[in-house]
Amino acid sequence: MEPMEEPLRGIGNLHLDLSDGIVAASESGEVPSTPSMVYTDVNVVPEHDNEVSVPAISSFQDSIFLKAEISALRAKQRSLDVKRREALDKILDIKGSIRVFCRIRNGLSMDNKKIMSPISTGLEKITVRSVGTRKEFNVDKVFPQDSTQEDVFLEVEPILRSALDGHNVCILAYGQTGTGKTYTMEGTNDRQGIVPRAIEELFRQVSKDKSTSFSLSMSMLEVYMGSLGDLLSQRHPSARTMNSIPKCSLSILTGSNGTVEVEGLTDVMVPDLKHANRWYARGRRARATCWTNVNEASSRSHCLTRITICRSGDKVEGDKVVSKLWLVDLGGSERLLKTGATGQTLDEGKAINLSLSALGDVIAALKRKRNHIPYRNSKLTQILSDSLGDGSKVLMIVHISASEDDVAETICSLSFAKRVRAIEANVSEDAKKQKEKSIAELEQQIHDTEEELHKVRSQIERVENMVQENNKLFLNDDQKGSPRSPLILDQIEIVGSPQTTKKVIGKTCHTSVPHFMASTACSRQRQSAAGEVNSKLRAMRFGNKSSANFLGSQFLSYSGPYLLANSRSSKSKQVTCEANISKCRHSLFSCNPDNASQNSTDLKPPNLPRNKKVSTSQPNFRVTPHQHRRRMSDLT
Ligand SMILES: Nc1ncnc2c1ncn2[C@@H]1O[C@H](COP(=O)(O)OP(=O)(O)OP(=O)(O)O)[C@@H](O)[C@H]1O
Repeated sequence: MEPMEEPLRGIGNLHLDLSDGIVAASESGEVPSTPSMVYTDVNVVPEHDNEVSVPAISSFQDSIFLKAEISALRAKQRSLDVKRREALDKILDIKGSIRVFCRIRNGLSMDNKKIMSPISTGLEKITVRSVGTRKEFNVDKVFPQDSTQEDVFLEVEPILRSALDGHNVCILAYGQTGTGKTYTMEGTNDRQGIVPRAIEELFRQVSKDKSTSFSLSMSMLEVYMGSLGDLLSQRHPSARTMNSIPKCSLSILTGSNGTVEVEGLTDVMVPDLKHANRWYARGRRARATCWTNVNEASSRSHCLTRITICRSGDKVEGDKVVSKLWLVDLGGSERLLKTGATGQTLDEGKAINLSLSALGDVIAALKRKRNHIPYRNSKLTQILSDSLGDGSKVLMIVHISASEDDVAETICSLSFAKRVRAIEANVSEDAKKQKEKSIAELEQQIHDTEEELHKVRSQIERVENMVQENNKLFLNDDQKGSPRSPLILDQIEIVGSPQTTKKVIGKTCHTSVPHFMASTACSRQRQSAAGEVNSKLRAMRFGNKSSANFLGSQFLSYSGPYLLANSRSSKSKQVTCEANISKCRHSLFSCNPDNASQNSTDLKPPNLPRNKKVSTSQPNFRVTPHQHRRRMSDLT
């Protein structure tokens, strides 16, 4: 017998079993309360219910399309990023992986008198006149006396991007005591140096790139008289006197693949710029300084700031990449006689000079591609060994004084620079021009790619906002505050290209229902009967948009894209579907304010056993979904 042809005597307490996506009703023999729940046949979805949910479906579809759009934009972003990285790598390769800049301290002597300078500069050339001789030195870039901190940082910036791209990077400030190494690296409060600017820039870049997740950590250490001190350790004496030199408690470990780690070195996670700045300020305070005749706040040690960048690519890129950015303020090279150093200060000066000489040997050996690189000659070179060699980018900023008094030290420092960049020194003019041309082209390519990247990022942001808006709309379309809409939307994951997704969407949202739900001749007859019943009951409905209708009938097709996109086996489909339905079953009662207000006498809280049979005066309503399906097949 057809269930819907019998006059409906009434549906009382509504009990649902959604375990198979079928909404049924029960009765207590009293007032009909939820007529929209009476569909015993999943094929019977009266027209008005479809109409009711059209805005919801549209919002839903929009969301899927928008997510597909985001997916495509992210793919584009990744390919642009790869293009940018490749161009940057090429530039750095052409320029050389070890580069030397020279910064000249402004023309003030220690007693602040203007002096005649023995130095004249070109863009990449420095000429030093001394006792009737004239010496020329080539570097990659000269920063004359009037250069600002910004000028210096602009040239340093590209190498930071290399660190974010996964290369180990080392930026070292070298030079005679008092020539401005600490000024260049740390700067002052109003003229920040490379380190604080680099930290800021890293966080800026990281926040721009939403398709990749970065985590940054920071360490600071000093190499003092051949010993290592942890500047971020709680135990480090921040106000140290000459007699309280910290004992070396750190040792250097080298892994089989050449990676270096300092055992026991404090490494703090820095989730944001504020944390990073706080830790950096703390490390700075701890750095050893004492008085010398030359510089009132002379650094008696090498200060190394390490930012470890952990880049985990998105689903496409896969593995994590860890890179290190070393920002090193080297101790001042000095002629010990001139500084008048004695005792402890003399020893400190000797230690600094020895390690600087070891650093020069290492870089020179790397430049000449020697088989043996003498990393082990000093603690400084041991620590930096995995960030100076193959695949790393090294930038040394040699600081010199413009003062006549310092000319001997200036020549020493520039000779060091010459040794470090020796191989690059004898390049023909033609080759130089060709290099410059290639660099200019690549820089233009990077510029264009970055502009495009910027556009893509803002497009992604816009579409993401639209998705959010759409989610809200979707919620409002159905029932404000219902938790199930976001539940359903969140399950949609665009796995393939937009084309693939459209296919999936087409299959599930527009045209098809699951095969077992396809209508038959009998079910179409029953549908018209159900339509009649429903129109009779419409008056008694407790809202225009029945969540039960939506959930019981349309939910299955809504879960379709998710199932199709993510589940390969029918078993997993079933599990997902059941899980969703059980959530919906809960939301159906607990979150439908209309239900609660209009049917408070009839509707009971949904403490239902999962397969509880529904009961109505209609024998046909007393079926579990399982029985119901069997009956359907009997009829067709
Ligand atoms: N380009 C510059 N413009 C203005 N002031 C500078 C500049 N370079 C250095 N100074 C100032 O000169 C003084 C010495 O500089 P700084 O301490 O940076 O030298 P240093 O090379 O680090 O010396 P040391 O090796 O002894 O630590 C500081 O007061 C610093 O502010």
